[in-house]
Amino acid sequence: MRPLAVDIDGTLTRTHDDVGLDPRVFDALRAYAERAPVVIATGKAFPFPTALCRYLNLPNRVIAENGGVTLCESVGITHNGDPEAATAVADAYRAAGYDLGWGTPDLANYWRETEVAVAIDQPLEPLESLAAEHGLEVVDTGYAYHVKAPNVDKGTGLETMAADLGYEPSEFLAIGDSENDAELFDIAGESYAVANADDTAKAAADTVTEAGFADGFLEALDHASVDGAA
Ligand SMILES: O=C(O)COP(=O)(O)O
Ligand SMILES: [Mg+2]
Repeated sequence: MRPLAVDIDGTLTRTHDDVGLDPRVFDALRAYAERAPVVIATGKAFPFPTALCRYLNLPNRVIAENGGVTLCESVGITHNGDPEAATAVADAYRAAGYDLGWGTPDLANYWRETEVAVAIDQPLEPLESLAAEHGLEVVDTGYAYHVKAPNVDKGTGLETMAADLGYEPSEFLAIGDSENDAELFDIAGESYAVANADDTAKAAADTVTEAGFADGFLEALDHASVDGAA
């Protein structure tokens, strides 16, 4: 049975507009974790996946902020990326008359430590130019634009997590939906994009499921338990 690295938004959730978790994923993740390690790998800030682990009663094995923050047993918390540059981009974006787009309070960024998230209804082009000026890139997850360091991603996060858990990244099963999952798919041994995934994620994945969202996640688990390592 392969250890699992799983995305949250678009993968464990119900629909694009209903970002609540599908209740079936709770039992599925708990059952999986009894047989192999489960890593939550997300673009969300650190408290979101950590709380998910807490309420699933799973060990804290977390890749947050697209690899910007990881939490595992022996290494503890790591921070990767260029938070100063990300803050400078956010300041310059605001100074140019734009807004991060989350309203008040901005809970998308309140706990964010290494990158900045901008709502996807905000203008992308000025954000991309400012990010490039500061040596950063913008990743579109379908839920937010993430301004992040180009050399930090869920794949580098998985390297940290795998080493901690005593696995190779290539032993992992990865399931996700967006371009922020592409590097994770590249480094994992077996990867599934759910049917609602964007083109980048679909191209990077070994397999695209028939079903979307949580149905696709459950389909991937079924498929992997047949085809994956015993
Ligand atoms: O919320 C986002 O932008 C992305 O989150 P995800 O990586 O869990 O899909
Ligand atoms: Mg996602």
